[in-house]
Amino acid sequence: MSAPIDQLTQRPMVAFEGVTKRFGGTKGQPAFTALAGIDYIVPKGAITGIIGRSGAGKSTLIRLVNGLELPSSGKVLVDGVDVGGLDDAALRALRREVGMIFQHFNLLSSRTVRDNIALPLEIAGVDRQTIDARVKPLMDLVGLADKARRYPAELSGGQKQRVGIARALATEPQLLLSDEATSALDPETTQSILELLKTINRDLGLTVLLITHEMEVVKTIASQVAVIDRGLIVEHGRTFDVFTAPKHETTQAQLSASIGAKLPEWIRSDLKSEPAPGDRALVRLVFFGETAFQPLTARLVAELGADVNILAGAIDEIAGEPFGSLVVSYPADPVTLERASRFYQQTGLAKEVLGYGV
Ligand SMILES: Nc1ncnc2c1ncn2[C@@H]1O[C@H](COP(=O)(O)OP(=O)(O)OP(=O)(O)O)[C@@H](O)[C@H]1O
Repeated sequence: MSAPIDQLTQRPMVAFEGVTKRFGGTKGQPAFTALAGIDYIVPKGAITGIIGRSGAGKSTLIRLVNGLELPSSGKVLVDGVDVGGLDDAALRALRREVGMIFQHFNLLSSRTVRDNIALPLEIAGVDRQTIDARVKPLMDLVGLADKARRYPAELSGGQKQRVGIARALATEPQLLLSDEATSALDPETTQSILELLKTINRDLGLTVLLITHEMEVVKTIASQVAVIDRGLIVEHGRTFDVFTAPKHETTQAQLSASIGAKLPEWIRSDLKSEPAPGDRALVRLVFFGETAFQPLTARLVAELGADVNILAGAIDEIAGEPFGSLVVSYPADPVTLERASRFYQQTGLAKEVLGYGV
């Protein structure tokens, strides 16, 4: 899939150009294709989320950005620089421009908070005075000014991740990579870390690229999203657009459980992908922008001339934009389905067929 026009007109922070990554293939073992041809642009200044199931290739993709992995073919450009073409010194310089935070924080247990944050600067050979001047505001930024002399074992998970974030920012990078950074945290702590990432993105103008299997994370902070499935990007765009009208079945499967109106499990588990005689269609309708202000549900009922049941509804928010979501059911006979399809076309109402059942 090639990048859409709107992405190409934005300044790219990272550009994946025909990137494949194969593992193995030695000693008679077949090679495993983890990335099967990625063309994707991560825009500068935005928070971009990459979502996908376990094993889809998320970690491999993000590790290509700071040269922890190299592509088997294709190119990864960071701010226009081809990562694959760098020598060791240039790679070290790139890694100062690209900070990274991890699910399990990766702090050094023998170093204090202050010294963990200072580490990348020590490695870069920065003098002690400059280090002190850099570390102090970072501890303030992440809310750990009073924990400078504490050790990681004395911190909560959220505080450890705050140290991880400050350490990643120490070299004043342009890009922050986040590898499941909130996956080990409880929901409340997750929210506070996401708030911090939002602040950093807004106030420092830092581009953030995060990978996660948590839809909530992307929904809360990412303005752009790409969905990866079996090594390919199968859908991408503005998070609001992708999440309110997911087109690919992987996106739909991942989202329907977590976004907008949720269906009770007993309904969900009985849904079929094709209607049988007497079945009803279960459809999620999404209201936003113009459609939010029109009495479309009443018109749908009138248009179908059939009984329409409302099964679930919710008001939700994606990357700060509100939308409403309603799950309805109606008979899945050909005449009603045809009328419904015409109605959706005429009104532009976003819908997702969840399945069929009784
Ligand atoms: N060094 C490696 N050698 C062989 N296979 C690998 C290697 N790294 C990753 N893979 C394989 O590539 C595929 C993609 O892995 P990757 O870690 O990128 O997925 P992921 O989407 O991040 O999954 P998860 O969410 O479970 O971390 C997996 O099938 C994995 O087993």
